[in-house]
Amino acid sequence: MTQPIVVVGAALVDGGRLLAARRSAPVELAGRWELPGGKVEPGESPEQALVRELREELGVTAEPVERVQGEWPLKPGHVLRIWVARLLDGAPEPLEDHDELRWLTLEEVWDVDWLDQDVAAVDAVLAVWKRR
Ligand SMILES: Nc1nc2c([nH]c(=O)n2[C@H]2C[C@H](O)[C@@H](COP(=O)(O)OP(=O)(O)OP(=O)(O)O)O2)c(=O)[nH]1
Repeated sequence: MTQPIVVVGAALVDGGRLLAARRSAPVELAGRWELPGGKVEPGESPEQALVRELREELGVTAEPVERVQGEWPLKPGHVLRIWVARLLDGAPEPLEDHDELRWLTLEEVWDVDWLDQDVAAVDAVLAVWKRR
């Protein structure tokens, strides 16, 4: 069986808030919210992919802190893995793939329309976030 393509997502937490990003494309995902990130490229570790994606998509320097245990199915052949990440430098801007960003407090986490496949993943992020 072929290995699934791993998509890494960042639970970027800063000042007690979690960053959510609204997708601008493709059309079937546009307008829905996700954790910023993207596909791991050949020869890259998931952590390296996460750092690269956050630089490309948001223009920030960040570091992975802790993996959120679990793996969530996306479209066929793709799975989502998540790391809690910490902002080291810069202020996130929606440079690529997104048209809006929101920093959500714990109470606000469900105020945005997460992608269906992200709901269980965000639940797992919340469990880690509350414990940290
Ligand atoms: N980054 C990210 N992608 C997600 C999430 N949930 C979800 O279904 N996806 C999907 C959307 C895309 O089909 C795929 C990730 O691809 P992408 O387009 O963000 O990644 P990429 O920048 O590496 O892609 P590419 O344009 O280079 O092909 O996973 C999520 O929480 N974060």
